[in-house]
Amino acid sequence: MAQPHWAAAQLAGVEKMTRSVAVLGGGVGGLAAAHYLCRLGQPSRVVVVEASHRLGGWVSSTTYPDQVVFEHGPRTLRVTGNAGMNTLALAEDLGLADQVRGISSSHPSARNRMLMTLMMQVGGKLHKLPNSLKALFTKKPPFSKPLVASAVRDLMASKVINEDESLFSFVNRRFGPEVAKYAIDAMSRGIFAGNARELSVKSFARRLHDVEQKHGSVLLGLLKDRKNAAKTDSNLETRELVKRAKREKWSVWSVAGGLENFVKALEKNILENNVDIWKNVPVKRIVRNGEKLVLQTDKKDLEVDQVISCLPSNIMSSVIQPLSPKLSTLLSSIPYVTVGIVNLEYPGHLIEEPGFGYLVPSSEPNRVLGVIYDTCTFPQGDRTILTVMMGGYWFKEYFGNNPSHESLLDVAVSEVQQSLKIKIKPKRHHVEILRDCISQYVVGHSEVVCSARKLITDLKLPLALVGSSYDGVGVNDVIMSAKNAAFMENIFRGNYMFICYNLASLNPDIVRVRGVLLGEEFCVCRLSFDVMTNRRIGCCSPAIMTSIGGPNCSP
Ligand SMILES: Cc1cc2nc3c(=O)[nH]c(=O)nc-3n(C[C@H](O)[C@H](O)[C@H](O)COP(=O)(O)OP(=O)(O)OC[C@H]3O[C@@H](n4cnc5c(N)ncnc54)[C@H](O)[C@@H]3O)c2cc1C
Ligand SMILES: C=CC1=C(C)c2cc3[nH]c(cc4nc(cc5[nH]c(cc1n2)c(C)c5CCC(=O)O)C(CCC(=O)O)=C4C)c(C)c3C=C
Repeated sequence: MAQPHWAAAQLAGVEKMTRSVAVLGGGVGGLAAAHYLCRLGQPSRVVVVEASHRLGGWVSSTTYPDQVVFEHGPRTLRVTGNAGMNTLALAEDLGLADQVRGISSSHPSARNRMLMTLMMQVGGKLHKLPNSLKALFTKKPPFSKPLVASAVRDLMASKVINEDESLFSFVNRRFGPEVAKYAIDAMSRGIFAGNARELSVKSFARRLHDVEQKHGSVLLGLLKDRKNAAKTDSNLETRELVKRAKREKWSVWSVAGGLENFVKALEKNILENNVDIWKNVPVKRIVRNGEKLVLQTDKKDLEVDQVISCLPSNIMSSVIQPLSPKLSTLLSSIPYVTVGIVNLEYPGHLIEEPGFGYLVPSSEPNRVLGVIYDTCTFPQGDRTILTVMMGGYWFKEYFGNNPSHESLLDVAVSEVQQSLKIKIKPKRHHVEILRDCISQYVVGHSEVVCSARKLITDLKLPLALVGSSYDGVGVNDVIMSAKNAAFMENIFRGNYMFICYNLASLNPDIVRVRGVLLGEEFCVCRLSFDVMTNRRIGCCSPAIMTSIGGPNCSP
């Protein structure tokens, strides 16, 4: 094997003593971190500390006595990519294979992701996003030209060298104003509930940014750079549920009875592995005691060797303040937005044009971000269930600080009256204001995250930052970041000598050999045996090191 260009070797003595790890936050990130800590090695003492009376964080479903389910947070998980396959493998490990419900790419929910535009010149009605090759060559409102014209524009547009820019400005430059105004603007609302003019292209679509910087054109760059696209992990591809998802061409999936059942299965699993779960215990502060960290709560203190924080960055910012005001300031710079959600139930099947739902571009005079047609994707008998989502980046501007639930319900009901012509009253509803529920990866986000992790390394804090504030807002990304942090904890436990290679100096094929760590798989990582030191050697790419806060932190 080629020599490492630089090496961060951590050769701790093989420690037999029980290490203690505190996982802060019992959202899906915290529960996944606890699961992988148990799964990837000899379990340390693991304590999950959760502020509220329940686990799951934003993953939250209500099941009524008649078995009707309302989802209040995430409802579907992506299948694609290593992170997507990893969550499917996790569901299988949790014994959920029979309860997983996949939606094939030919299902109307996967094909029809509509854009809502109320502009009179385009008819004030719902428009389907192009979902076939033919549609790309056809002029369809709200676009004034066939979308293929935007592809041609990308091939012609000159490259602009920059570190980062907004999603809107990137797409406007490369694909034209209509793709930015309708498609990208709406998509940003359907993932971040955010403003495409402020979100970072580098954090959201890093590969698109990178191929432009390298090749000048995005589409040409993607074509030329195919071999550098993230390789799928062949270990994950052999998992039964992943194979089923591929065979049946799933695009998204959920769990019977609601996504909260995924969280319940995780909770059961970690309890079986003797993880302590403290509920109703908000962590107030973290202080240092020698090499250890002490969590201070109103009830009791907890001294541990390692902390994996799965708290939202704005909360972690105040928890870490006494230990590092600088880290606290960095974390406080990541903004959050609030979303109002209203679940509505109607008798009968009322959706004329089935689909996943629709998104409203910010150029429309509408306080609603979009509407999800829940029962088109997962039917629940003879009823229609819709979720209307509103506010987000614009919450305060549209609703003030503290709108009443009745006012949000009124907005939701009149929205579906107008857009879907549903004139009857809902039979049942649920209104919630999800305060600061989604972090905004604004321009410069990756630098902030990198600086925060570099500071942790410089201060030699036994602390990892995990969760939706840092490396991706989707559930899959959160689970992957939890897995990476658990992997690192295993390394710190002294089981491995760890070497991080500079990708540039190695044949990528060597680096991309998948590794096996105690039967677990990591895509850009390998393990081998060092005969000199009689130890297993783990190595991984700087990308993994960056995502888990290693020393070679280059965004
Ligand atoms: C409306 C909405 C729709 C979404 N839709 C999708 C979707 O369709 N697909 C998808 O993949 N993702 C979706 N997401 C994103 C997904 O829900 C999140 O990425 C994920 O749930 C975040 O998990 P987490 O564990 O990082 O954070 P959280 O869920 O925020 O968990 C953090 C936990 O920390 C606890 N906590 C807070 N303060 C303290 C403290 N001081 N001490 C101890 N504990 C504390 C909280 O109570 C919480 O349980 C959606 C999000 C929202 C809001
Ligand atoms: C079509 C209507 C949609 C509305 C309204 C909507 C609201 C909404 N979504 C989030 C956060 C996320 N959504 C995610 C995935 C996702 N959302 C929609 C549609 C709507 N979302 C679709 C079709 C999908 C699946 C996309 C796919 O990959 O196939 C995700 C996960 C993204 C990921 O990386 O996997 C998040 C996060 C919020 C906060 C929100 C509120 C307005």
